[in-house]
Amino acid sequence: MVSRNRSQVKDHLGSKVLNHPELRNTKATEYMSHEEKYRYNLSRATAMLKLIDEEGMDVNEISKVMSHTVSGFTTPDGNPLAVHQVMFVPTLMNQADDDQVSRWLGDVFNGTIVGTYAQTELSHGTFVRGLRTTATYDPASRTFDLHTPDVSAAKWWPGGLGTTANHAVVMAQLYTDGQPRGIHPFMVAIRDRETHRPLPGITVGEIGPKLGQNTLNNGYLLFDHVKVPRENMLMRNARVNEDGSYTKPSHQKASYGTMVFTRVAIALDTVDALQIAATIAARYSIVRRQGEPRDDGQEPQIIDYQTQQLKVLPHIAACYVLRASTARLWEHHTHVTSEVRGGDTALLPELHATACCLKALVTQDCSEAIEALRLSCGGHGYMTASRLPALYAYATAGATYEGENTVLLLQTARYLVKQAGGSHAPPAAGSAVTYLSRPADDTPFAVGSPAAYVAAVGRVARGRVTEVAAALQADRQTMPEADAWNQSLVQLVAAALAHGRYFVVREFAEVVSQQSSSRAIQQMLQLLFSVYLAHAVSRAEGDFITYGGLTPSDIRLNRRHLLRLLAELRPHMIPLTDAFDLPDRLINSTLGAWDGDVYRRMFEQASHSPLNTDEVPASFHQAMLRSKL
Ligand SMILES: CCCCCCCCCCCCCCC/C=C/C(=O)SCCNC(=O)CCNC(=O)[C@H](O)C(C)(C)COP(=O)(O)OP(=O)(O)OC[C@H]1O[C@@H](n2cnc3c(N)ncnc32)[C@H](O)[C@@H]1OP(=O)(O)O
Ligand SMILES: Cc1cc2nc3c(=O)[nH]c(=O)nc-3n(C[C@H](O)[C@H](O)[C@H](O)COP(=O)(O)OP(=O)(O)OC[C@H]3O[C@@H](n4cnc5c(N)ncnc54)[C@H](O)[C@@H]3O)c2cc1C
Repeated sequence: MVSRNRSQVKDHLGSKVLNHPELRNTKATEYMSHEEKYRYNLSRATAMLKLIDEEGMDVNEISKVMSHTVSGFTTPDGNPLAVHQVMFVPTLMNQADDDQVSRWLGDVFNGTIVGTYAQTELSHGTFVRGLRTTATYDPASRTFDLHTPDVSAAKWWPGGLGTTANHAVVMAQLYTDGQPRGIHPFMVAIRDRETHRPLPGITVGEIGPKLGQNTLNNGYLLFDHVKVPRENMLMRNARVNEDGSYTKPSHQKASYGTMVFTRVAIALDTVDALQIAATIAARYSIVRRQGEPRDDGQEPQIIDYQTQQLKVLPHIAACYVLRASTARLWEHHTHVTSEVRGGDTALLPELHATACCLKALVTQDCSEAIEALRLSCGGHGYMTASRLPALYAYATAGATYEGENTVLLLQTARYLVKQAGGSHAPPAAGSAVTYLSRPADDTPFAVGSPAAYVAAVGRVARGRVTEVAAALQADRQTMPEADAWNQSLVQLVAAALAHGRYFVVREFAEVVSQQSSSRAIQQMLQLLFSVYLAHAVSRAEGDFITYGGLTPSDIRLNRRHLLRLLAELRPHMIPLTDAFDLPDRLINSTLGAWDGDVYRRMFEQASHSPLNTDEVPASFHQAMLRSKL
């Protein structure tokens, strides 16, 4: 099938999903039991999987229909097949060799094999090298013995593992010839394909309720000396031969490839959640009137309060800016992956550093923004039916899974300090870190000039990175490496975030400069960019004085400038959120529907409460009698 890019597929596939016979009729799930919710979300997830198969979708198309915009409609409580689709299948495609791909992929695509990605254990998530599930090769039987040494090494968290998957890619410590060889992926059958009962030696189940996404179906898994054929180690990178001899991968972290992909997907996808939240808050802020009536006799729309503008509008600008950089990262990942498959891993270190940094920056910004947008809707934002709590629960999970954000930022910082110290291979042309080896951009700061802001953001990144690199270097002379590193952790994280911010604003500067189809669009993009930049400065004023070359007077001017820009943006707020092109059924919020009929919708949703079915619910009398009141 011809590959179509993300924006081109939106309408075509969006309407296919919305009008699909098994998906178009939705039910409210708030009052369902855990089991009923799972059944509802699983049957819809299965229909989606069939649709993906029938349409022969490519990865860009799948990314669209699996995006939070669409999956909030298909699987509102979490997709029990998300990890199958987003991690299990890509792991097979990229880490299985050609024979293995042809052996398994037919069954994966016809739905006979449903998988998960089982890496995290009860006692180890972050420190992957510390995982304790073992896979010990026995040349006599040509099998691996998969074993969980004790309960703390139980796999814990994998999505879909609870009750859905019958296979798992298990990340385990490989032993051959009595030698530890590090973490490698193994394809393991965990449930019978016919009966779905756990196979011998396997203990598996669901881990229990969470802050959100309760039908992701996260599970636990233990192995009691389970025998797995040699051919089930994924062998595109490292190999174990029949006699037990071991061939190393071309890159030491080749087996971490799925994590890089998923970080890129999460960064892209969390912006979808922010777009939905921003649309809800924008629409509600127009409809909601409260306060002393003005000259026209009407109470003011809450968006006309300056404080409300600050709560809502910068996040609309962020949707545009973060969408551009995450989309670029997605394209870059596709390019680097094809290079890596061809044996060239030169671009991998920087891709890893950028994916870590953007996943962390975007999930942090988006979860903070969604919480601010929820608060901007006052009491009604606290209601489940506003959809804002679920959007927050989704975005904040992204700050933890696929690499806890602090830990990922430290990976980026490690790359940056090496670049700043010249101890890494020099960056390739077009690299995002060349600024570290060049003199600082001394464009003077001027309020109102986006180029001057971008230069200042660059000086902050450069200043943060070079300062912490120097501190680390000095500490290394006087203390062990681990202590020196620990001594600088907070500054390293700040440096990585500053680098991420610079990456994001440079990407958007390019988008603005390349936009040539319409003068009006370019002006609007410039306004959005100015809001984003002024807001970025206002959130980190200390950094901009310390490293960015701004004076206290610049800071004061920027504060006023930001508020003026917000007033300028305010009339465009609704068109800018309408442009996200989100139909009401995808937004699914009492507060965020297109017609603004908020109060009627709130009453309508209250009518679904089971406690309103009878005037006096039977449970009231039962509880009162039991407590003898
Ligand atoms: C088709 C689908 C489309 C989808 C569309 C959108 C839908 C999106 C929906 C999203 C739903 C997603 C559901 C998600 C479910 C969640 C799943 C999970 O959470 S799976 C588990 C994830 N776990 C982690 O991420 C663990 C985090 N920890 C690590 O990754 C590692 O432990 C570490 C990187 C922190 C450290 O690794 P370690 O081996 O200890 O390495 P060092 O720190 O010593 O570094 C050595 C060297 O290696 C380099 N390195 C590290 N990682 C990589 C990598 N991945 N790639 C390349 N290089 C790497 C590191 O930089 C060092 O380099 P050096 O040159 O030596 O400095
Ligand atoms: C909803 C959800 C779905 C998930 N799905 C899957 C899945 O499908 N498959 C799977 O394998 N896993 C999955 N996970 C697990 C997830 O990947 C881990 O929880 C995540 O990687 C964080 O690891 P951790 O829990 O060990 O956190 P910890 O590392 O224990 O983090 C706790 C604190 O310690 C700090 N910390 C830890 N190490 C360092 C360090 N070196 N330097 C500084 N600070 C440090 C962290 O910053 C954090 O503040 C899922 C998790 C969630 C929440």
